[in-house]
This record gives sequence, structure tokens and C-alpha cells, in this order.
Amino acid sequence: MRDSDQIGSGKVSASEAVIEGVSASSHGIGTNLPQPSNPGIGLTLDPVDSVRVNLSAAERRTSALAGRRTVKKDWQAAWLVRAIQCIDLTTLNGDDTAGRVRRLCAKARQPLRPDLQKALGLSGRSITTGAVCVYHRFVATAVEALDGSGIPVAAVSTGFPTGLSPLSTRLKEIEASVADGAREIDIVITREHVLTGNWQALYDEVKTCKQACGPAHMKTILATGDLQTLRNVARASWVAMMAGSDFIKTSTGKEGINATLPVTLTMIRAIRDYREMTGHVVGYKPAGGISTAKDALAYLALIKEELGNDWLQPNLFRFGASSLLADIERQLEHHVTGRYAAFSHHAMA
Ligand SMILES: O=C[C@H](O)COP(=O)(O)O
Repeated sequence: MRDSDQIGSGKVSASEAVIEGVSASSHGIGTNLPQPSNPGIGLTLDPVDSVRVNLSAAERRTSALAGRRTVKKDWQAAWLVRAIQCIDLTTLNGDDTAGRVRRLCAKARQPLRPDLQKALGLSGRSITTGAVCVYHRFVATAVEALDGSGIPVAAVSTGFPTGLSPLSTRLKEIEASVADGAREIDIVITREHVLTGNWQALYDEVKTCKQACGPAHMKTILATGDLQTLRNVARASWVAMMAGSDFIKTSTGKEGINATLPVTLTMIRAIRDYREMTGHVVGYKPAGGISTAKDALAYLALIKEELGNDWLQPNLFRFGASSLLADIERQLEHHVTGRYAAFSHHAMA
């Protein structure tokens, strides 16, 4: 990638690249784009049976990415600001409290320190994270804390992280989160359906969850670290999309292996092929263990190469991450001042 490679199309400055195609109204920057809704299709097993993934080719394709594709200076800053706009700022811990969630929401509203935002030429722009992601218990707290910001609340509401509670309980949890104001629901699938090749059961489960989501957008977590092979990842991606997922997401952050670039390549190629077959657009969310600006740049580069600029927007791409923002802010401070600050200088929840 050349220094001048851009997030958007057309010849624009680095700051403009950040906001290109995105209205900078007083609402959250990530909320002004229409969020595509995937109506799904009937279950058809042709793509599920025929898909093949070559593990070593996927590893080769992605291994050199971080080193080979370097964007520098202003362009790197623009990409990092775009990464911030695509973060689902997340807290999913057993010791979460309303206070922690409120602090997280304050950070989502103002993810960049005002002095850094000004130095980047983005004063007056509404730069926010893509969403805040919490357990059901904290949906109402987050909705209240984000009032007027336009930032959506995403809830993990289906027996997260294992998804092993009864389906009826999971559906009630989804409905309760939507009633409390969640505009996005991150569901988890029953891994057993993938591991036993029970595609009809997986399709029915995801489709039933989609109906329970009503107007909320649904992200389907495949828990790829539990699925044993990239072929299973590809097959589960297809079934989840056919059942109406608006996004497919890699991981809960709680599996032994979470988001990786080979898994990402597998899932985004399924997204590309699904669009070719159906015309429906599905978003992508890698989650779990993405904690450095360098990681974020590698993911953005892969998305740009495989899916194009349309997917480099918060309506079609999110990072599920709890600590990524701190490193990005640190790198942007270095870009502006030439110095690195300690992590503790960047307020996080
Ligand atoms: O969905 C988001 C993940 O749970 C966040 O994982 P992380 O804490 O490793 O960033």
C-alpha cells in the first residue's frame, strides 16, 4: 500500500478521508449511514457442501499483511480514526457495574481527546465509536448514558458466551434487550450444530433469533475458535447469512482462539460470494484479542483488498474490542506530538 492509499475513493486530504461518505451531523458518525438489512434466503446446501478452504493458502495470504501494507503519517492517522469509528466499545466482564458502563459510554461519545482531535484537523466533527457493547443487564444504563449521541447499544443476549441456555430463554433475552433500547443484538450460535453438520438446526436457530430481534440489527457470533476447521467457519458463515444475519462476527472474546486474519479471510470471502449469489450485503465483525493499532490496520487493509471501500464504514464493519481504543489513541498522540504517552494517560473505563 502506498502512503497515499485512501480509505475512501477520490482525491481527498487525510482528514477528509476519515469523513468521506459520512455525514458529520451532531449524531454519531457511525449512525448516519443506512444499515443494510439482510432478509436472508431459504436454506440451500449447495454452497455449504461445495465450499473448500485451503488453510496454508489462507495463512500465506494473510501472514505478510501487517508487514507489507504500511500506511504512513497522515494516511495512517486517517485509517486509525476510521478504526475508532468502527469499534464496538465493549465491556463483557463478570465484574461489570453501571458505573463502568457509564464511563465506557462517555468514552464512546468522545473517544479522542479534544486536543488530539483538533491537531488532526477534525475539530467540530462528531467522531464517536460505532457502538457500545454490553450484557443485557446494562442495556438500559448504556441507552440512557448515550442519549442524544446517536450511538447504538449492542447487547449480547443469547446466553452469551456459550449460547447453551434453552432457545426460549435466549429469545426472551433478545426481546428484553430490544425493549430496553438495544438497536443491535449479538447472538451466539450452538456450536454443536456446526460440529455435527446439522445445518437445518443452525439455520432455524439463527432465523428464529432474527425474528425475535425485530427492528434491531443482528450480528451472529460463530465462535470460530470452537469450530475446528476453516471449512466449518465458511459453512457456518453461509448458513448464518442465509438465515438473515446482518453481520457475521468471529468470536465472543472468551474462546481459546478469537479473531484471526485467516478466519477473517474465510468469512469475508463468504460475504463476498453470498452477495454475488443473492445481492444481499452482510457486515463483518472480528472480535476478541484485537488490541493494537497495528492489528487494526492489518484488518482494515484485508477488508479493503477483499471487499472494497464500501465495507470500511461502521455500517458494514466493526471491531469488537475492549482495549484497542487505548492503543490507537496512543499511536495518534505519537503522530501528533512525536512522543508516546503511558497507557494510563488515556482515560478508559
Ligand atoms: O466482542 C468483543 C469481545 O468480547 C472483546 O474482546 P477483547 O476484550 O479481547 O477485546
